[in-house]
Amino acid sequence: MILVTGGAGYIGSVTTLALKEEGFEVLVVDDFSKGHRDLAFGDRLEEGDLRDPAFLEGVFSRYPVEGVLHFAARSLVGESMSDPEGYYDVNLRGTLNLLATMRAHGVRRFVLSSTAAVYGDPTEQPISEEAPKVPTNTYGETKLFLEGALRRYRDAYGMGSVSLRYFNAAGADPRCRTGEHHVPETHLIPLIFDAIEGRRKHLTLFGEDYPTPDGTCIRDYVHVTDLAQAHVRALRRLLEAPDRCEAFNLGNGDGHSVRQVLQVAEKATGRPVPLEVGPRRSGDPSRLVASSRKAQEVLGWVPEHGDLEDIVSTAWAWYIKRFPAD
Ligand SMILES: NC(=O)c1ccc[n+]([C@@H]2O[C@H](COP(=O)([O-])OP(=O)(O)OC[C@H]3O[C@@H](n4cnc5c(N)ncnc54)[C@H](O)[C@@H]3O)[C@@H](O)[C@H]2O)c1
Ligand SMILES: O=c1ccn([C@@H]2O[C@H](COP(=O)(O)OP(=O)(O)O[C@H]3O[C@H](CO)[C@H](O)[C@H](O)[C@H]3O)[C@@H](O)[C@H]2O)c(=O)[nH]1
Repeated sequence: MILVTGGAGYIGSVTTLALKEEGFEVLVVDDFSKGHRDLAFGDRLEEGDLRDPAFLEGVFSRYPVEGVLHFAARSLVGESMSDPEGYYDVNLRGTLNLLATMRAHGVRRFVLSSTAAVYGDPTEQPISEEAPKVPTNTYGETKLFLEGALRRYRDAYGMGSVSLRYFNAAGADPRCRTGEHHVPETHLIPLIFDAIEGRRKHLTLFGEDYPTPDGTCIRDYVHVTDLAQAHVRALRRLLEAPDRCEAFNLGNGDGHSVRQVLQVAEKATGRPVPLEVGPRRSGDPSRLVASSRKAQEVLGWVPEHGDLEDIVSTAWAWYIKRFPAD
């Protein structure tokens, strides 16, 4: 049985479906602080908080867990600067509890949701795994700490792990069973849809004076279904050889500017996006594009939904299903 923490959230719910399609039995653990009950697709569900060691002990005593995919975290960059303690509490204390319970029960396979935020504002593009890691916010620092902790856990206790550094997760399950539903929403593509649907007055474009061809920030949008497939591959690799400790970037290797995303969204929806150009959002690097060569070579991972139109149109289909017009 595979334990998926945060399995009622965005990327965790898509990955749960992928694992089940591959024949794995899935146990979802979620405290529903951010997740949604109707998006928890595991064969079994345990509601609880990773910060509670007694809860975790009960879960690992009751289920034959072979490996853990760990999505549960707090992950809002701005909030991580105003409430660092909350981020240390969930991302560090919660994860260390989880690792301690795994150790106590001899579970030695762990996949961490890491992030491009571990690189901070990198000078090299596309970004390889070897690029300097200088996070510029508490959120990125917590994930970088956990990656380092996993190296120590491998050396000291034989815990095997894969850290997957996602760039901009986007899109939805092509069958529309799940997708992005963050509260509050801070990500570009669902915010564009909110503006199109009149749920907010306009989309604020955060700065058009960046050193990029059209002046807006460039990101590497990667389809959530492709991320889910990378998790299945990482898990299989650990099932074959549990003593590894590795990290992989996950992106398409293509950068798209905010203006380009807006254009694709207008085409996919057939609707104009009410827009206001605002100042830069503090802490936004001008360009984040992944080199995922290592994931391709080692995991055999090739994104199948890399096309931005595919990403945006699956996100739109999910959005209109999840949030029908009033
Ligand atoms: N969304 C992105 O673009 C992105 C990019 C890079 C990395 N990540 C990482 O991927 C992971 C998943 O992101 P997401 O966008 O699906 O987030 P999400 O908020 O949709 O899902 C997180 C889930 O974890 C649960 N959770 C949070 N704290 C918990 C706790 N203490 N105990 C039990 N459950 C708890 C929430 O209820 C939620 O269901 C996170 O670790 C995030 O840092 C996301
Ligand atoms: O209302 C908005 C929202 C976003 N943007 C722009 O759109 C781009 C994408 O922004 P997102 O907030 O969707 O994504 P980020 O690149 O800021 O964040 C991603 O990378 C972060 C780390 O760098 C975290 O991992 C986060 O979860 C992940 O989605 C950025 O250039 C941002 O400035 C706008 O112009 N207006």
